[in-house]
Amino acid sequence: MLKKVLTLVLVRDVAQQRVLLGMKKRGFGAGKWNGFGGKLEPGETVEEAAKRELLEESCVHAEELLPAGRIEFEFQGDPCLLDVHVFTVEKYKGNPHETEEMRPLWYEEGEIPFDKMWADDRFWFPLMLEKKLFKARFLFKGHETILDQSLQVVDAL
Ligand SMILES: CNc1ncnc2c1ncn2[C@@H]1O[C@H](COP(=O)(O)OP(=O)(O)OP(=O)(O)O)[C@@H](O)[C@H]1O
Repeated sequence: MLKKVLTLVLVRDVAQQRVLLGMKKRGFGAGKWNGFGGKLEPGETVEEAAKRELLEESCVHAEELLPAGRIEFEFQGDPCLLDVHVFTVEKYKGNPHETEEMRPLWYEEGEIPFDKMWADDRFWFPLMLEKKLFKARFLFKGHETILDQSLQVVDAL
C-alpha cells in the first residue's frame, strides 16, 4: 500500500482548558473542524512540516511540539494509506488568525464539536487531552462511516 505521511497539530491553552480548532475552508475535510496540518514538502522532517502547516494555516508559531499519537487511515477502495503524526503544542507565539485554508476558533475542552469533525476524532481526542500517547487505525467507507478501528494507549510512539 502507498503511504502518505501527514501531520496534525492541536494547540492547547492549558490554563484556560481550551483547544484551538480550525474550520477547513477548502480541500480534504472541507467543512469540518480539525487540528492544523497537512502533507510533508520534499526534504522536510515531520516536525518541520507540522510547524510550517500550523503557521501557514493559523498564523501560530509553535515553540515546542509534543508527540501525542499516530493514526493510520485507510479509505475503502483507496490504495493510499494516510499515516498521520499527531502533536500537541502548549508553548507558542502569535495569535490565531483566519487564513485562506482555515478559520480558527478556541473550544473549551468539554465542548469539542465532534459532530462537525472527522468521525475518528471523538475516539482519540480524550486520550490526547489526557496526554496519553496513542496509536490508532481507522478504516473509513467514504468520509463519514468508520467500518473498523483499533486504538491503543502506548508507552512510546
Ligand atoms: C480521516 N480522518 C481524519 N481525521 C482527522 N484528521 C484527518 C483525517 N484525515 C486527514 N486528516 C488531517 O487533515 C489534514 C489534511 O491536510 P491536507 O489539506 O490534505 O494537506 P495540505 O494542507 O498539505 O494539502 P493542500 O496544501 O491543500 O494540498 C491533515 O492535517 C490530516 O492529518
